Formats: sequence, structure tokens, C-alpha cells
Amino acid sequence: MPVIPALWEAKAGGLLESRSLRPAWTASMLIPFSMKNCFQLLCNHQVPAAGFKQTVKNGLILQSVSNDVYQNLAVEDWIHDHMNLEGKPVLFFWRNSPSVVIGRHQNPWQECNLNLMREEGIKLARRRSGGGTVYHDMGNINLTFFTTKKKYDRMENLKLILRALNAVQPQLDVQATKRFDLLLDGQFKISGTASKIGRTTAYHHCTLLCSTDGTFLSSLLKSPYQGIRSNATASIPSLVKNLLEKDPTLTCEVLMNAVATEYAAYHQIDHHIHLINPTDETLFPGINSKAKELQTWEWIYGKTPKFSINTSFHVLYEQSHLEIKVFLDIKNGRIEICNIEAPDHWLPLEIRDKLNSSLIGSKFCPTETTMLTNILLRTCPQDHKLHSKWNILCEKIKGIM
Ligand SMILES: Nc1ncnc2c1ncn2[C@@H]1O[C@H](COP(=O)(O)OC(=O)CCCC[C@@H]2CCSS2)[C@@H](O)[C@H]1O
Repeated sequence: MPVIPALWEAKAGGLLESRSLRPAWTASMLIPFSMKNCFQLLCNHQVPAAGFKQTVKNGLILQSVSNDVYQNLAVEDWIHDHMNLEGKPVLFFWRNSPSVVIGRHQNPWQECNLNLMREEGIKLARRRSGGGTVYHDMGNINLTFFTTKKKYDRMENLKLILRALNAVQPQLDVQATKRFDLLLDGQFKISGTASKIGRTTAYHHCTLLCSTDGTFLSSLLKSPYQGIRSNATASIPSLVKNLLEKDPTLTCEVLMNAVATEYAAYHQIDHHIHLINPTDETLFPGINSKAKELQTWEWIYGKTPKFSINTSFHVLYEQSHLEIKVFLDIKNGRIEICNIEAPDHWLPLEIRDKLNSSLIGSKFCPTETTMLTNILLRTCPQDHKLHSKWNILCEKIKGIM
């Protein structure tokens, strides 16, 4: 949703923006709201601000002004950890700039094309919920339904989305599956689901494909890496379709408003969508450190379940192809066992052994490997031929990371 900058700037003076669903933006839609009251609204054990009592009593609809996947995932963490959702469910809308989001127990090398993502500047995020890998861009809406653990009901939430879709376009044939996907015309996935259940609270989040770049989606979610063995959760690929392809009036804006209207009706709450800024520490104390943690290498790659790689590649040497075999064990994203086997006549044994032992303990990542192999190369004899073989080998190894 476009945020009118002037209105958003006004928030710095203590306004929580709010939007009525039907009419366009007007200054009167801003709900005056002090930062302190805002925190009270969101936090546990706090008394809501007087002017907000009714909304707070039965539920709340939020939308992020950020398109940063880590900041938005941090909002989910924050609400999950700090809000008292008893009798006050929350629906949170968010959209991201191009990102691939893997499930809590997944292996990114198995799920996506990391080289392509680096080239294209696509972010990789690991979420706290389980399940498979999805692609997000501004044409994909994410919806998070927060409730108490007792009230957690994925099918109920999906039915609510179906009612919203039916309200804006009664001709649509969309059904929920046993896996909690939403299928268009019986075969095209338009929504995928995942969830996190805590001690007392839970959330169900799902996507809704409106106008996502489908070509990009499928090329990014194709792993080029061979020979990976692991027990990580595997994604379940489907044919996907955008709702906008079916009906050009179904923009993200229209879809979010329709779901908000349905949610408000169901929970008998005010249908305002409150815009929130996920970097606002007055509203969400401690949120920036949550976002930071979600961006660390240790979380994104380091949490990958232990896996092994058994692969090989070919290098051209004196008009023939030589096979180089690679066996790796990777734990917490770091190389635990390393066996790179190149023929002795191509690469001296001691150099190969040096490479194997220096990679042990290092991150399975091209940047760290470049650093290590550059250092190692300086200790090698000044031999032009050897250096060029070394460079070829290192580029090949980095290609599998
Ligand atoms: N954005 C989006 N929406 C729907 N389906 C998608 C999307 N991106 C990819 N896919 C398809 O789903 C499969 C993976 O299906 P699979 O069933 O394995 O996984 C999921 O659906 C997970 C949904 C997670 C939703 C969260 C909500 C907020 S943060 S992410 C993938 O291979 C594609 O074929």
C-alpha cells in the first residue's frame, strides 16, 4: 500500500496511522496516538489507551510500512514473544522486496539457486516456522494470523481468505487443500502456509500470490547443486499462478482490503489497518536486535541441518578432462570433513592436503573460501601453471557453495 510520506512523517510526532478501508487517505483517518500508548496497546499486561479500547478489546489489523524481510519477520517474533493475544487476535499484512524465505529446518543449497540470488541481489531469510521455501516480492502478500494457542485454527483463517476472495470476485474457483495450500482452478497454488506454535501463543502465516514474477520465482527455487544428502525438510513444488492474471482488478491493495474487511467483520472489530514501522523501538522495544539476529550468517546458513555433499567436476588439462571428486560433511554451516581428490599429476599431493585441512572448520561459503584460498596460495611455490590450476580448482569449489 502506498504510504503518503507526509502522513507517515507525522507519525514521528506521535501518531499511529490508521486507514479506513473504503475511502482514500484523509488527514482525519490518523488516529492520534502517543508512543507510550502504542506500546501499551501492543504489550502484555498493559492497559490500552482509552481511545483505542474497542479495537484492542477484540483484535487488531496491522500492516508494515517496511519491505525488508528481516524487519518484517522480526515483527512476527516480537508479537509472538510480547503480546498478550487473549481475546485480542492480530492480523498482520506485510510485503517484501525480492527475497527467498526458507523454512526453519531447511537446507538453502537444496532449495534455491544461491549463485543466482547473489548475482541478482535477492535476500535469503530463514523463518522460525517450519515448511517449505517460497519466493516473495511486492506482488506477494504475506498474512500472519496471531492468536492464543487455543484459538489457533489454520483452516478457519483460510476460509476467511476464501470469503474475502469470493466477495471481490465471486467467479473465482479457489479451494483450500489438506496441506493448507490455496489452489486456483483445482491446480494452481496461490497460497502456501506455515506456522509456529509457542507455549501460549501461536501464529499461522501464509502467502497470497497477486502479481509475483513467476519466471523469477521458478528459476530462483531451482537448486543447481548436485549430490547433497540431508534430512532437512524438502519443499513441495507446485504450479503457481497470480490472482491478477485471472482478474486484473485483483491488485494487492484490493486483496488486502478484502481480507481486512472480512477479518474485521468476523472479529467484530474496527476495520482500520494500522500502519506500523518495524524499526520503531518505542513501539516494539528490542525489535532491531531481533531483525539483526535474523540477518546473521549463523541463523540463515548456520541453522541448516547437518548434510553431506558427494559430487565431482571436470577440469580441462592438456586436451583431456580430469575428474575432481569432492566429499564434504557440513555441520552448522561449517565444513567438518573435507576430501577434495584431484589426480596427483595435476595437483601436488601436499598442496591438495593443505587445501583439505585448511577448509576444515571454515564456513561453507564462497567469501570465506576465497579468503582462505588466497592466503594458501601465497604459501605455494611461485609457479604460474600451478597458480592457474589452483584458481580453476578454487572457482569450481566456490561454485558448489
Ligand atoms: N509466494 C508463494 N506463494 C505460494 N506458493 C509459492 C510461493 N513461492 C513459491 N511457491 C510454490 O510453493 C512451493 C513450496 O511449497 P511448500 O508447501 O513446500 O512450502 C510452502 O508453501 C511454505 C509457505 C510459507 C509461507 C510463509 C508465510 C510468510 S513467510 S513464508 C514452491 O516450490 C513453489 O512451487
